[in-house]
Amino acid sequence: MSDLRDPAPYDALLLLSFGGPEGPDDVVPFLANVTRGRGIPEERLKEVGKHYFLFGGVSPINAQNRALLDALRKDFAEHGLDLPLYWGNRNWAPYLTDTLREMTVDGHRRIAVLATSAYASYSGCRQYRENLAESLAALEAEGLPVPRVDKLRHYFNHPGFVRPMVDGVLAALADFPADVRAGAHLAFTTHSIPISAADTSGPVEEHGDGGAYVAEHLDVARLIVDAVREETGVEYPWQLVYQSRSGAPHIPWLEPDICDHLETLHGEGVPAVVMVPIGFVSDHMEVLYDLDTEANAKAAELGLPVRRSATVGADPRFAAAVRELVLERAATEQGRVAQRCALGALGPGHDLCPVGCCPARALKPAAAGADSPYV
Ligand SMILES: CC1=C(CCC(=O)O)c2cc3nc(cc4[nH]c(cc5[nH]c(cc1n2)c(C)c5CCC(=O)O)c(CCC(=O)O)c4C)C(CCC(=O)O)=C3C
Ligand SMILES: [Fe+2]
Repeated sequence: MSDLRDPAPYDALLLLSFGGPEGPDDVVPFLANVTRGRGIPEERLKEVGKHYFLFGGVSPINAQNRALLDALRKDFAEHGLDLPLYWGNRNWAPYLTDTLREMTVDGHRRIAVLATSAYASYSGCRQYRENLAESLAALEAEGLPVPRVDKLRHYFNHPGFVRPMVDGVLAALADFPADVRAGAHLAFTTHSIPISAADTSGPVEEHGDGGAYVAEHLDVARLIVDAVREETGVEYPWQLVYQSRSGAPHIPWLEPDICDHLETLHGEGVPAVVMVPIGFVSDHMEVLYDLDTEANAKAAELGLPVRRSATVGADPRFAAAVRELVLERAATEQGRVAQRCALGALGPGHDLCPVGCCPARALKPAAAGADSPYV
């Protein structure tokens, strides 16, 4: 009988993130890495570069990941979970391939992977799996042993992800004067993606228009609205809206945009809005620029009071959720029945992405799924 804190078969945990620039000289090479072969218009890149330069060329994402690593180390130590932690990024140093090489050289062969993306979709899931496969292929080409990597399931509906956001919304609401607060709306925001990518982000028969991507965000929004009602006795009106659109204008992406939504609400006489960035695990540049800078300026122009609620970041409840996800998956791999914690209507998601899940335009090998070339 194995210990409930036994992470076997896993011998390490990899925090896999997007990566971001750490200074002005990093910005253009970072954007070149992100957009390699992705057909993002030149004007959009110049525009996005400006967002980074406004903050000294520093993305907030790396500091957020360092803080999360600290929170994870603390939580694991407190709970007697002995599992080495590593960090690698898809688009900036520390690069995923370098980290996986280091892990392999350190003797790790069975690696659990936590991606800093909570929802389904090509951009939020398969693209991470493709990058894992690319890095494993690089190790193989170097003659190194190829470790097995298992991506932990999506955690958008895990209480350790949802509850910190509920507290954030309560704090943002409390920041309005009572008379203004009474009529406030909640605007849940996430990254816009092409509608075609949303529709194929999970089995369409299961989720309808917008696919798993939209269904999962709606589930989280409802959970937060319900929890806020339980706490305050008020059911605040709400809507799921989008931000950070890129790509060619003739290709349809998910709408409405947060700024257009603020204008609509203002036109309807809504006195205040809390922007709730449920699509982002921590304070990414999309949160600092697209919400705190751009949407705030829009609201100021309209004379509409707005607040932005906190992202989950390094909240200790999220760190605990990560521990639970590792131990849950370890138990499953050990052949035991695992408790798979999830709130809302959708329930816990799959451990292994099914064949053809959240497809890319061009077929590339992707690790950690039923169609992985590496087992
Ligand atoms: C769903 C989603 C997430 C959430 C899930 C997750 O977190 O993974 C996310 C996260 C992020 N996206 C980020 C940055 C960028 N994303 C871009 C482009 C794109 N993102 C897309 C989607 C997503 N993106 C899509 C459909 C595109 C267009 C084409 C493509 O490439 O598929 C571009 C190119 C320029 C532009 O178009 O804006 C940049 C610079 C950063 C780092 C921010 C920082 O520095 O803090 C983070 C965390
Ligand atoms: Fe993105």
